[in-house]
Amino acid sequence: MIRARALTRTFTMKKEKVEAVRGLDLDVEAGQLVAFLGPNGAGKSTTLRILTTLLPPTSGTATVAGHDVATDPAGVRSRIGYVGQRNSAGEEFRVRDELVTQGRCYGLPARAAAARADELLDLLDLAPLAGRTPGTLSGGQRRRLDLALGLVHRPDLLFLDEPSTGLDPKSRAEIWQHILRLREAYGTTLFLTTHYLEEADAMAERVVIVDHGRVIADGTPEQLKNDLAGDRVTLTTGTEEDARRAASALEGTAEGTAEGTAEGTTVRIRVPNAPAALPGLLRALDAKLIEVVTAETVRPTLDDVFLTLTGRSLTDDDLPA
Ligand SMILES: Nc1ncnc2c1ncn2[C@@H]1O[C@H](COP(=O)(O)OP(=O)(O)OP(=O)(O)O)[C@@H](O)[C@H]1O
Repeated sequence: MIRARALTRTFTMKKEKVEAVRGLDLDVEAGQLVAFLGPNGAGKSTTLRILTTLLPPTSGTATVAGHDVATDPAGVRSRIGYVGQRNSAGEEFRVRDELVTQGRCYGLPARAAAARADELLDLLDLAPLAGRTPGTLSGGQRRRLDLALGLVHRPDLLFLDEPSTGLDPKSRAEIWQHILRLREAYGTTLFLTTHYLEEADAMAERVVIVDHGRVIADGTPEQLKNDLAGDRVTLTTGTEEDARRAASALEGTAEGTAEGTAEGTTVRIRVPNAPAALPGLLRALDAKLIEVVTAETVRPTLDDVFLTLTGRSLTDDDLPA
């Protein structure tokens, strides 16, 4: 559904070159739900803008829904939907009329446009709001209207730029329910950016992480966490001396790794499978007469994955408002 090769986009600002996207390769199969993650300035929006034909690449190629973004942008646009960060609805028309007008813009006959509007109002739980104007809707309701507007022409692929940003937790959960529901109803391929790592972890079946304009990790959230971050065991000991001894005793052992660190009376160790490793770790420390007071196993997050790959935290960046 998406195939990009060596995609590059350079901006020149006051004679200074910014390489926003540098040789990005990407393949997305039909029906996938892909979260595109990365810190501020990593090149996510630029990539999205190239794939949705809003911006030409400096070099490289991309085919989206079978059409080349450079030579057949109209073909791409006929097969995709794009829900950006800004509201797409105007203020004058009522919700249902907005949807019907959008359908007419895509060339649907009047009756088909009305039927499609009603179908989307039902799917996105907007039917009770059909007679309201967009300005009177809440943030979450408005975001659902944006989704509906992006779906009017039955796109095979929907691009969503930060679909849940700026919403309260309840509306964020609701918008995700609707995203999953529309996927179930239409089998739409979904490619979205988000700053909420827990959402990507829980909802996306595939996560693509970009940094400095390149893909640095690509896989299911579980694969990335298992392969690139590993579990963590956190132990506390009775004394700081014991913590230091524990960290060095576990370093390089079968259960622990060289990353064992002691801070105060806390010892942190990375291991591939923490619940299975814990009994062995405790036995090893017991044999050295090191008293462990508490023991906790922690599954890694996608932020741990990014930290392992880059030494930086994705959450160091300010979340957008
Ligand atoms: N029109 C432009 N002119 C000049 N530089 C640009 C332009 N658009 C983007 N950039 C630069 O390209 C780089 C990548 O920007 P981009 O918006 O793609 O990142 P992003 O990953 O979407 O970031 P964010 O998470 O903050 O939205 C940044 O350094 C940005 O300043």
